[in-house]
Amino acid sequence: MNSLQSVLPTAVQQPLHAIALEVAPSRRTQPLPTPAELRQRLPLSHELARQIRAQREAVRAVLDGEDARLLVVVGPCSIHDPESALDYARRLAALAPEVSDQLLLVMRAYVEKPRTTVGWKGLVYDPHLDGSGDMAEGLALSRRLMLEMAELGLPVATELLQPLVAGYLDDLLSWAAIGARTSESQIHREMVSGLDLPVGFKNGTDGSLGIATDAMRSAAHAHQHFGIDVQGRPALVETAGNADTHLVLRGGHQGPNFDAASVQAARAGLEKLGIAPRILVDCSHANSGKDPLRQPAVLEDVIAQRLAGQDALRGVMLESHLFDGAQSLSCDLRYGVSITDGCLGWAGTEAILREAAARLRG
Ligand SMILES: O=C[C@H](O)[C@H](O)COP(=O)(O)O
Ligand SMILES: C=C(OP(=O)(O)O)C(=O)O
Repeated sequence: MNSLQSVLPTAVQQPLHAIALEVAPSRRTQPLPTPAELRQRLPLSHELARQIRAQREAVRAVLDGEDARLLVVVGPCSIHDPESALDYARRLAALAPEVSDQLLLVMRAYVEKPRTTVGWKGLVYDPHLDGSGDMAEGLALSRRLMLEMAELGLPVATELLQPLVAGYLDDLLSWAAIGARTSESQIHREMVSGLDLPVGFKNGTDGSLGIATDAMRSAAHAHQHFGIDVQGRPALVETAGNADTHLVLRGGHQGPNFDAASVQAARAGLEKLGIAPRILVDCSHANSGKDPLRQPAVLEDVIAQRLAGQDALRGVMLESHLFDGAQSLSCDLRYGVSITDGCLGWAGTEAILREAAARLRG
């Protein structure tokens, strides 16, 4: 049996010359577990499901302004080593109660990475970091890790990049992002319209807010789209629309957009479109000029704007790992250092979060 026959349902397992199936010579397929199989193997308990429902409500309340705290999505640019990610999560879980009167901390658990051209695409795609592309293991490892983070009491956030992957993980999430490279994609907007969790759309890499506001309007609508069901079968998916989307300012090719004038302009743009002004500032990426050590200054500015009355600012995102900086992917990796974008180390992160909470209290 050849590789194509092995993935076909029995009904179409006829000799290949008898059916009109064209297989591109540049494409091979291998079966993966279905979302239902993985969810059964790594189930979400009733208790954790209840916790995640409550955490989604808590995130919604902050985004809606019913809860005056600041949402903080914080964690590694990407997770490449489950051990250091859990080490980080334990530290974050220990800090959370200390600042919870002012900050709602959410663990950034990014397991898929959008690349400008090519590069390592994340734990889901290549968990062994060697190009072997063991995606079955990547899905299982990512789900296990998110379950463990949830068990620590942390709300979990990720970027949803490949819509097929969402079905394996979305029950574990309290917040998700659609990245700068995919906010304009109809397929991602359709996916978000069927997610029962708050989702931030980032502005484009060129700095344009229009694609994110269009995305919010599209995702708020009901859609019918192509997808798969939990059994992995092709399916017509009908979605109800997601009212819990918001704008994430991440800067663009022209520079940052976290300053007071840019935030006010973004707010006015949302209001003009009749969209509730809910804004998150990504302190990293083009807002920090990709220098992770500039994130504290961005956070400080956002806190100052909040204190000056800019109440459209509902949250921030920080790229942070155990240690400052980044390293290239090699066989001799330093523990707790990002292998994608540079991160602020834990010591600095903990200090600025405590300081932000103190300033907001004051
Ligand atoms: O956050 C991560 C990166 O900015 C994003 O994945 C793009 O990375 P790249 O430009 O290095 O491919
Ligand atoms: C890729 C990311 O961000 P952006 O889409 O803003 O580049 C990210 O947050 O990891």
